[in-house]
Amino acid sequence: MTDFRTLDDAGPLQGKRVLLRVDLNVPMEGGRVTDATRIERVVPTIREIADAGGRVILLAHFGRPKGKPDPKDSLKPILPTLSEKLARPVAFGEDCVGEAAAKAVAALNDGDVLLLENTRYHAGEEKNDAEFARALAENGDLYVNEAFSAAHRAHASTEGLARLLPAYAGRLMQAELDALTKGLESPARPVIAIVGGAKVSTKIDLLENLVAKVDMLVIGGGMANTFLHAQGKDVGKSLCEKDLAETAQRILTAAKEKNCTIILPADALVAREFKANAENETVTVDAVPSDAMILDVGASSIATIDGAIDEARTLVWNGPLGAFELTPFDTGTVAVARHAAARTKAGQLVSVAGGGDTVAALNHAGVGEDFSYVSTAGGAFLEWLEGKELPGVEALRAKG
Ligand SMILES: Nc1ncnc2c1ncn2[C@@H]1O[C@H](COP(=O)(O)OP(=O)(O)OP(=O)(O)O)[C@@H](O)[C@H]1O
Ligand SMILES: O=C(O)[C@H](O)COP(=O)(O)O
Repeated sequence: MTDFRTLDDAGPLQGKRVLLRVDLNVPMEGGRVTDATRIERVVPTIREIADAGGRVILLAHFGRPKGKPDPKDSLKPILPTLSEKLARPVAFGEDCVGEAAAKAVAALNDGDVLLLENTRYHAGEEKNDAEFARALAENGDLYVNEAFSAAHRAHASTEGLARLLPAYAGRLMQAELDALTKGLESPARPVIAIVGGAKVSTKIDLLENLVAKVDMLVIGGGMANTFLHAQGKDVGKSLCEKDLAETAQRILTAAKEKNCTIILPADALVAREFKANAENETVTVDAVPSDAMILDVGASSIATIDGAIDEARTLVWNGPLGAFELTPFDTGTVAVARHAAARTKAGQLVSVAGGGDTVAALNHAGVGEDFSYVSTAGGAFLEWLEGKELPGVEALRAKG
């Protein structure tokens, strides 16, 4: 990544206020972090800056609070895990701009670490508003972007800021881009992609480009329901974006044109409640009861996906195949993850997976260490795979 300024180019950091954009959008349950991978992956950079005498000011988003404060999306509950993983105290600022932020920053000594509240509490963040970016910039002498997993968003803290301050790529940003380029620039074929998860509206469009890049595309999780609906199936009360049926049709047509085999679930585990151990049954996707929701792929679908993985030499995966946080709706994701891990360990497959919940799911399946590469990024990883320029990365080029 020679066209980037990195931390190596930042000069002495002693006494400098370093705005470090990280991705702390981690899986949480009951106010506790359930998978700390994204935190662990930025710890070395935070330590490096702090140990060099820099004052580390962490900027991050959490959830999608729609431009105003929402307590359920506060970053405060992440503080104990962040501090524990860093093995040093972390201060907290109740806002990322304005008086609260300025006060918290002014209280820092060299080597201290501060986390500012959710950048998405302000509408200017997602609009990449210049005034909001300037307000963020007021608290820093330089900017380091470590949030590869949010680099597909042209937001004030991921893009605008890089244009206002001397800007550098963090160690994780560098490592992610290097690893993905090395592993997937010219992948061994056939290539299979698995796309699941719940972020249907923000990810469905990118499938149109993806079908031109991969030989097989498994669509699972919440994403599959929109496609099943587009095929005229009743998905009952499942997570489904019915207004995206036309987009789904377009993707199915594009796949045919590009010779990409689409694999949709043929059967599903359905339940009437979204909770662990809810009463459930396996049905074919033609027979989903109208009062039930699809929460996982069924056994026959698992066998089909495993068979497709056996034919592939490269796997890319973002998005769990079911609501893996709730037993037994983790069955499909766990089975397929273990199968892919075994093929990888046997040297038959290069496997690259990414995404906040996807990484948590692999760890839950006990195979987080067995994939060829695990990225912190989900949507950003898929967009990188599509060949798109990522605004957060582009803004760093030749800056400094
Ligand atoms: N059938 C389903 N119904 C409802 N939720 C589902 C279903 N399948 C998967 N999910 C949910 O999808 C969520 C993960 O989706 P998401 O797209 O956020 O993946 P990710 O790996 O976190 O990617 P990113 O990093 O881009 O956010 C999980 O919380 C899981 O419970
Ligand atoms: O979890 C992610 O993929 C990133 O944090 C980006 O989140 P977003 O999809 O809400 O922009």
